[in-house]
Amino acid sequence: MGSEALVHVLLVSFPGQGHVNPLLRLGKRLASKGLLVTFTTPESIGKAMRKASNIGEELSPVGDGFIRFEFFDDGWDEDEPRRQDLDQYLPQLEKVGKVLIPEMIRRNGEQGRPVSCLINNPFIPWVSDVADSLGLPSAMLWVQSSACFTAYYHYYHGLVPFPSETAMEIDVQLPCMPLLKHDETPSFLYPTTPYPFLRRAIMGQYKNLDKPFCILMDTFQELEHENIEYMSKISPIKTVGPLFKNPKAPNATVKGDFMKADDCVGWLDSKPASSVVYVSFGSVVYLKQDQWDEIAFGLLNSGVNFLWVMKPPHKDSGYEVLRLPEGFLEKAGDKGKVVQWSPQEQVLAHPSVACFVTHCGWNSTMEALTSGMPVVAFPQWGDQVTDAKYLVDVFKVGVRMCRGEAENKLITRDVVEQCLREATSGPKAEEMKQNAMKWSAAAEAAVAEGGSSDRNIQAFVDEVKRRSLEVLAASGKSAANGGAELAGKVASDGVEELGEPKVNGEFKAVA
Ligand SMILES: O=c1ccn([C@@H]2O[C@H](COP(=O)(O)OP(=O)(O)O)[C@@H](O)[C@H]2O)c(=O)[nH]1
Ligand SMILES: O=C(O[C@@H]1O[C@H](CO)[C@@H](O)[C@H](O)[C@H]1O)c1ccc(O)c(O)c1
Repeated sequence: MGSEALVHVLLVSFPGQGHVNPLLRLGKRLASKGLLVTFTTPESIGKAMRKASNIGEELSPVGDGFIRFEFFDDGWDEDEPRRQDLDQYLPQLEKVGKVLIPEMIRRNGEQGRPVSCLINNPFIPWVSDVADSLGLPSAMLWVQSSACFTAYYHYYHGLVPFPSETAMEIDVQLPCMPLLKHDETPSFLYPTTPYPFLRRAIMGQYKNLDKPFCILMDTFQELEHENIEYMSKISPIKTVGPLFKNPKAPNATVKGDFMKADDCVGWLDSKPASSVVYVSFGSVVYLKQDQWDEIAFGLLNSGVNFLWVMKPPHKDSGYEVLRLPEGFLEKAGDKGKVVQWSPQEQVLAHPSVACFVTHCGWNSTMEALTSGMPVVAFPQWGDQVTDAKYLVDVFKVGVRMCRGEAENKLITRDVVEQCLREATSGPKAEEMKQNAMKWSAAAEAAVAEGGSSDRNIQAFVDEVKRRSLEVLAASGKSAANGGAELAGKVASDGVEELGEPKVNGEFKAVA
C-alpha cells in the first residue's frame, strides 16, 4: 500500500537529544503500527541529524507504515548564539512555529498527506494551540518518569508543599511515591535553581495540559505501577515505554543522533564479559574540570576497563573544554577508551559492559533498566535527582555516587573507586544485576504484542484513526482528495468505535 492511504501524524520536537530520541522512537512505533509519521524539529538540528544519522528526503518504511522528516527554519542565522539561551530561544520557536507548522500542515494536505494529529514533547506546548486552531487533535509525549510528572503536577497546582525560600530542606510526600528528601525532588523546582527558565518551560507545558487528548509517557505500567494508576485518574496518561524497544520493527535503522557515534563496539568485543564500566553524562550535562579529574583518577585506580564519553561542548554554551589529566590515556592503555559520542543502545546491550555511570537522564535510565544494566548514579539537576532516587532505592539497580549539583560537593577519586568496585563485584553487584534483569524482562513484556505498553499504543493508534475520520468529515474532504480511501482503510482495519477520553484516560466506547 502507498503511504497516501495512511493516517498521517505530525511529530514536533524540541531540539534537544533527550527529547528528539523518545519522540522519534514513538514515531517509529506509530509507523510500525501502520501510520504515516512526519517528524519535524528546527533545521539547525535537522542539519546535524542529516549529517550524523543518514536522514534523507525519502520515506523510510517501518513495520506497516512509514516515517519521513521535514525540518523548519527557526528564523535565526546558522551560528546564532541565542539558541543556547532557552529564555530567548523558546519564545522564538513559538513565534516561528505558530506560522511554519500550519504552513507545513497545509502543504502536506495539498500533497495528498492530510495531517490528522499533532504530537509534541515538553518545552513546546504551543503545538497544541496550533492543533486547536486548525481543528486537529493533539497529544503530548512526556519524556520523563511518571513520578516526575506527578511532582510537577502537584507543584503547578500547589497541592503539596515543596522546598521554598523559608523551608528549603523539607521532605516532600507525593501520592503513591516514596518520601522524597528536598534534594530528590526535581531540582528545577528549588527556589535556588540556576535554571529557572527550565522550570518556566516545564510549567508552560502544564499550563496547556488540558489541550492534548492524551499524554503518552515513556515509562511502563509495571515500573511505576501505583503512581501511574493514581495519576491516570486525574490526567489522560497512557504509558507506552520503553520506546527504544520496537519489537515490530527491531531492525529499523532511522536514528536521530546529532553527532556521529564513534566506533567502540569492536573494542568492547575484545573485552571479557562484564568487565567494562560505561561512563556517560548524556548530551547536556557538563561537569567541572576538578570533578572530571577525580572521575579520571577513580577510573584508573579502580583498575576496571572503561568506556568514557567526553562530548565536546557547544561553542556558545559557555562551558570550558574539559581536559584529561596529563598522561591519563597512556596510563589507561588498552583498559580505557574515550569517545566523543557512543552508540549508547548498543553499548548498554553489550555483554562486556558491567555497569553504567550515568547522570540519570530519563532516556539513559530507561535504556539502562531495559538493558538489564546496573548503574552508578551521578545525577546533576532536574529530573535526574529524582531518577537517581528511584534507581537506587526503588528499582534497586544502582549505587549512589552523588546527590546532585546543588550539593556543590566534589566527589573524590576514592569515592569514585569505591562506587565502581561496589557496582562491579561482590554481593551488592550481584543483587543489582538480578534486579536489573527483572526490570529488563518486565520492559520487554510491556512492549511485546499484548503487553501493557503495546495495548496502550494500539489504543492510541485506533483513537487517532477514529479522530482522523472526524477531521476529514469536518474539513469536507471527498473521495477525490483521499478521504474515502482513508475512511475505507480505517473501516477495514476494524477500528473500534471510540468516544471521548474519560478522565482516567481510558477511551469509552460510543453506545
Ligand atoms: O554518547 C552518548 C550519550 C547519550 N546518548 C543518547 O542520548 C540520549 C540522552 O538522553 P538522556 O535523557 O539520558 O539525557 P540528556 O542528554 O537529555 O540529558 C539517550 O537516548 C542516550 O542513549 C548516546 O546515544 N550516546
Ligand atoms: O534535553 C534536555 O534535558 C534533558 O531532558 C531529558 C528529558 O526530559 C531529561 O531526562 C534529562 O535529565 C535532561 O538533561 C535539555 C535541557 C536543557 C537544555 O537547554 C537543552 O537544550 C536540553
